[in-house]
Order: sequence, then C-alpha cells, then structure tokens
Amino acid sequence: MTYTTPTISSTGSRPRDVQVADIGTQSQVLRSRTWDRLKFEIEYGRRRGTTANSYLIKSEKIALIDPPGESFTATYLATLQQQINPHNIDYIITSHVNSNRIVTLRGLQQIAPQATLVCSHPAFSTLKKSGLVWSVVPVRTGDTLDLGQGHRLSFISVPTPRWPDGLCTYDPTSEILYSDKLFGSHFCGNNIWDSHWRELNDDRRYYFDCLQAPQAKQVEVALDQFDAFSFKILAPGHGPLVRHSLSRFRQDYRQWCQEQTQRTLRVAVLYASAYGSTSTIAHAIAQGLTDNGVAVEAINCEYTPTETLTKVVADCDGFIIGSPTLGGHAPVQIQTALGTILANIPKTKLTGVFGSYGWSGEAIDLLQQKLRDAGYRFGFEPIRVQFSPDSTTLKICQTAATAFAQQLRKRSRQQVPRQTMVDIQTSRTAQALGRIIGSLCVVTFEHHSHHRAILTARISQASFAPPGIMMALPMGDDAISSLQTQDSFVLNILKEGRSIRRHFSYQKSCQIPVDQLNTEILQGGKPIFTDALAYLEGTIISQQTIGSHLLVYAHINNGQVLDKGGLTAIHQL
Ligand SMILES: Cc1cc2nc3c(=O)[nH]c(=O)nc-3n(C[C@H](O)[C@H](O)[C@H](O)COP(=O)(O)O)c2cc1C
Repeated sequence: MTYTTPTISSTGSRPRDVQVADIGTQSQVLRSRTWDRLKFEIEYGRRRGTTANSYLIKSEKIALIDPPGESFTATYLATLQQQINPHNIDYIITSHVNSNRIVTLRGLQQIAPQATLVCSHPAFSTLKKSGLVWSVVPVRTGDTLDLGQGHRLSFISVPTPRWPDGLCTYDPTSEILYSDKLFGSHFCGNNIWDSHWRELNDDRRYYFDCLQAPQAKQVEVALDQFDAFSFKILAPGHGPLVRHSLSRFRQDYRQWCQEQTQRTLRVAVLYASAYGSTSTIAHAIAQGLTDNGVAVEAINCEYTPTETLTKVVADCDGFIIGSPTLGGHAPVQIQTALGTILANIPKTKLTGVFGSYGWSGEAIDLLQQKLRDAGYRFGFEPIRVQFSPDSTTLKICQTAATAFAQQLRKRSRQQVPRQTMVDIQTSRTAQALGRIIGSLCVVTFEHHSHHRAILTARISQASFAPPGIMMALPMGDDAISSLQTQDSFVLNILKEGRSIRRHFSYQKSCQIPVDQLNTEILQGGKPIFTDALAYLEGTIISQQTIGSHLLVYAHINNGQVLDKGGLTAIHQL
C-alpha cells in the first residue's frame, strides 16, 4: 500500500490543548490534541499529530468515556473540571486499559472517588494487577447501563490480539457508537467532524494498516456485531468523529479486512508481553509484513487457546515468535506456544524470533535454539531489544520483516511450478472427499441410457490410498439393484438449502430433472449439479446385498469442491 504525502500538514509548534464540543443529545467530546507526532511508534509515522478523544454523557446519571493516557493527564483533568464538577460523575467507562491510561485514572480517582469504573472483564484483571483500588464493574456484550432519559448504553466486547480488553459502547438516544480503536485516525485538526473526509483517506488507511490489519479477522467479527446497532455517528478514540462518511468508512473497513484475509502469503506473529515492549516490536514486524503485501495473523499467546494457535500457525506460510525474559525464562504462555509449534508445525515453515529483555535475554536464546535444533529456517537474525524499543529498533523490525517477506515470496515461486497437474488434482479430490463426513449427497449413475439419482447420507470414507468410500443404497428399484462392479457414478455433496434435494427421494432412484437443475456435463458424459458443495466421481469395486440395502465399496477417481465457503447439508432425521 502506498500513501500520498499529506498536502495539508497539521503539525506545528502549537501547544497541546483540549477541544470541547457538543456532539449529540446531552453528549460532548473532549479532544486532547497534540499537533506534533505523539510517540515514535510507526502508527504516528505520518506526523499529523493526533487527538485522544474522551466523551461525556450528561443525563440523569453522568458517564465519562475514555479518559486519555498520561501524555494529556494534566490538561485533560483541568478542562474536565471546567465542564463538570467531578463529584457528580457516576461512571467512568474505559474501552481498554494500559499503563498510560491508568495514570489518568489515578488522577481521576483523586477528584471523583465516588465514580464507578466500567470496563471489560480482561481490563478488570489488568486494573486489579495494577493495584488501583476503586469500585469496578466488569461488563461484556449484551450488558447495559441505564443513565436515564433514554441513554441506555449497550456494551460490545471486541477483543483483539492487541487490545484483548477492547470494549465499545452504543448510546441509542444519540445514536452514537463509541468505537475506541476502530475507525480512528491519527490526525489533529480543528474539525471535530469528518466533513473533509476525502483528505483523511490516507490517514485512515495508514491507521488501519498499522493497527488493525494484523487482526483483520477479529475486526470483521466486531463489524458484524456493530451491524446489530443503528448508529449515525462513530465516535473513535482518535481523530475526527465520523458522520459524513459513515457508510463509506464502514464499507472501507470491510474491504480492507477482506484484502487482508485474501492475501496469498500469511504469517503468524506470536508474542506475549508483560509491560508492552515485546508487543510493540511484534506490531512493528507485523506492520513491515503488511507493507510488503503479506497478511498477518497477530496472536497474543496470553489470550489465545492452544487449538486456535495451532490452526492459525498451521495455515500460515511462516511464523515469527517473540518473548520477554522474566526471571531468566520465557513466560509460560510462550513456552506452551513453542511446545505446540514444535509438536505440530511442519519444519518447512520459515520462522523468526524477537524479544525485549533487561540484561540476559534467555527467552530469546531459548526460542532461537529450540527452533534451530528442530530444523526450522530463519528469515532474519533474532531481534534482541534491551527494554523499550526506539525508532531505530523499529526500523530494524521493518527491515527484518521485508527480508522475511522476500524469502517467503521466493519460496512460494519455487514451490508452485514443482506441483504437477496430478498433484493439484489429487489435492482437489482430497478436499472434496473431506466434505463427505455426515453430509447429504445425491448419487447419480447411468441406467439404460438415462441418468438416475437418489438421495443418501449413508456414506463414509473407507480407504485413503487409493481413496475409497462405502455407501449404502436402498434396493427400492431395478436401477439400483442392477448396479455392478466397474459401474461409475457421481456423488454430489449438497450444501444447506432445499434447492437440489427436493427433487429426489431417499427410497427410490428417479430420472434427473435436468430442466429444473443447474448441471454441467463432465468428461465422459456424467452430469454434476453446479449448485452443490462438491462432487466426487467414483467406480464401484465391490458390492453386496445386506437386507434391504446394497452396500457398495468404490474408489474415488476425481472430485472438486465447487463452493469453498458453503456449509454442508446435513440429513435431518
Ligand atoms: C519481574 C521481572 C523479571 C525480569 N527478569 C529478567 C531476566 O531474568 N532477564 C532479563 O534479561 N530481563 C529480565 N527482566 C526485564 C524484562 O525482560 C524487560 O523489562 C522487558 O522489556 C519486558 O518486556 P515486555 O515489556 O514485553 O514485558 C525482568 C523484568 C521484570 C519486571
């Protein structure tokens, strides 16, 4: 992705301030503004400043949403007290927590000790560990908070690898969705709203690529959840509020997520981080990979079940793993992830290791040694960062990510031509065969120059090399009773819905109503249903009558999945 250089620079030497404005019924924004680059992290790389948006809802009860991080604590608290007597605040809703934000929360506790903190369950655990002693109510999707006068807030949990404690809030009275890290941009200006949204396009995309692209799957889940709410305004944690470009921006997010999930090369970036440094390195590497056209699956090992981790890494072309060193070791989550990888992930995958350490860095050594001994090849030299990364180390991460992406690309170019047509067809057939378990099928075969068909769900895989199946067919008519060894047939594996199955019976075969079904003729003259999920071509090897059924063992010669995303139809008893 290339971004155009900003023509309007919002940076300058203006002092930080807090801009206050009404944004809806009894609702205000307090935008803590910096006109300069806030931090060295890559997400601020366009140098357009940023805003940390906090919101106030003043109904019968008063709620304050998302106090900013410590860069703004003093100016923010001063401005807040001009807007409201802090003793009147009932709730402080925090969409995520981190050490920066806890500094401001401590300041708020001094001036609003009566308030109750509202946050997600993972944020609740972080707050407990931080030693902040306050009244805290953890919430999750479906929970509500009634502030009166229609402001019945709904909460939506949006956990992502980077913000496992993510929480969004919907207010039906103002029709505002407070979206925190989603739909933001690092851009500082005087406009509260997105009236000049076309000028923000590159900032929005850059923000997405830096922060959301490595967690596109989880973002898609969040977008699906948002669809249940009717909102006219998106109130993000950073940048202008979204009103004029609402549908455009929602559609952009969908499309950008899809672009990530459709990329051909994928890399899993696994990490754990107690104080945030290893996480920052992980995201710099992820950003470098994204820039190089590689899809990233960020995995925060602390919050990811082993089965998910195994599946994600197995589906990726390479994996990169990072750890802090604590007490001379890698945290237990990283040790577990490493064990899982060594036991399950092919040694042909490209790998890389990184980590933040204080003085000895044993965890990085452990990762490197175990992966090297197991036979994995490294896409870059281990990245060892003492304590917090700086701008130089983040550039090193980007360079390493570029080298990794280039090696992956080279490997994939070398591998594809080696795959013969036979290999490709074998793998297609195997994929189609993988769909038969428990599925509803239509078996079609030729009888006296007519194509006949019958429904069955009594099929199972019986052999692997050569691939073979067993199926039981009712001897309800002559056509089935006369099936012989070496006869060929097609199994059409159906997907959910009745469009095909309603034409056929489980008891007797009938002629295929070709005028009512979408069909295609295979080489050899056999029809397949193009609206099916998959098809398999088979030859009967042996058959036996058992009671009222013909039990058939057949070899599968060919096959293909026709709808990769389709759901298998299941026989309802
Ligand atoms: C309790 C504790 C134990 C630590 N033990 C080690 C150690 O044995 N060796 C080392 O190199 N660094 C050690 N460190 C330093 C951390 O590795 C360092 O702070 C690192 O930046 C943490 O990474 P993170 O921010 O991703 O959690 C320790 C730090 C803490 C707080």
